[in-house]
Amino acid sequence: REPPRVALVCGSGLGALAEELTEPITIDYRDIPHFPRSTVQGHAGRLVVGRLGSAPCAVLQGRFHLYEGNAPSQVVIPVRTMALLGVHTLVLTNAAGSLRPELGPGHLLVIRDHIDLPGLAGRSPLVGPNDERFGTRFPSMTDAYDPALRRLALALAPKELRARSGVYVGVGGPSYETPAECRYLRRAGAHAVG
Ligand SMILES: O=P(O)(O)O[C@@H]1C[C@H](O)[C@@H](CO)O1
Ligand SMILES: Nc1nc2[nH]cnc2c(=O)[nH]1
Repeated sequence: REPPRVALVCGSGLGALAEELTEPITIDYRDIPHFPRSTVQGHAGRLVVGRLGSAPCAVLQGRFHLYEGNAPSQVVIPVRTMALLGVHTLVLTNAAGSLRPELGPGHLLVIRDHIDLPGLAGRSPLVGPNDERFGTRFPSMTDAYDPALRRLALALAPKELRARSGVYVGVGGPSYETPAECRYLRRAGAHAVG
């Protein structure tokens, strides 16, 4: 069987994307060495490998969050597992909070850049000895999100999603943001928070 070259990580409520795969093989996260447990509702905690159209593809039904008590190094285990399998294209999806009135519920934000607040405060998964298999010690974060893939996403998104490009700010959670925090994050240039 051809190994997947494309992987999709499904956020809250988006796990049904895995049903689009043909010839699916499903593996519970519990059966994958070193994977943490999924504890969030709407995150099934399964890896489904199959084909999306003709492309061999992996769909991760659920991600791990810092607020579940995972260390940053545990949160990235699925992404690093995909890289070791030979995946070169990763699509991340999640449910996020809008910081802009023009971005209502049901809109799609294609992330062009991010502000990683835990990372800026020293809670980056890259802290510690560098594993060269996953990149260099000081990775450039210019175009962290591939410009060609972003253009494709914006061009192909169904009209009703009113897709636009924007900046995502990552926070620790699990509390949602206070109004003052939302004002602060909006002024920092973010369009959505999660
Ligand atoms: O990564 P997901 O889509 O789960 O993102 C957010 C964070 C929480 O899990 C949840 C909070 O509403 O959605
Ligand atoms: N932090 C955060 N995460 C979310 N996930 C879905 N909505 C939100 C939100 O408003 N804030």
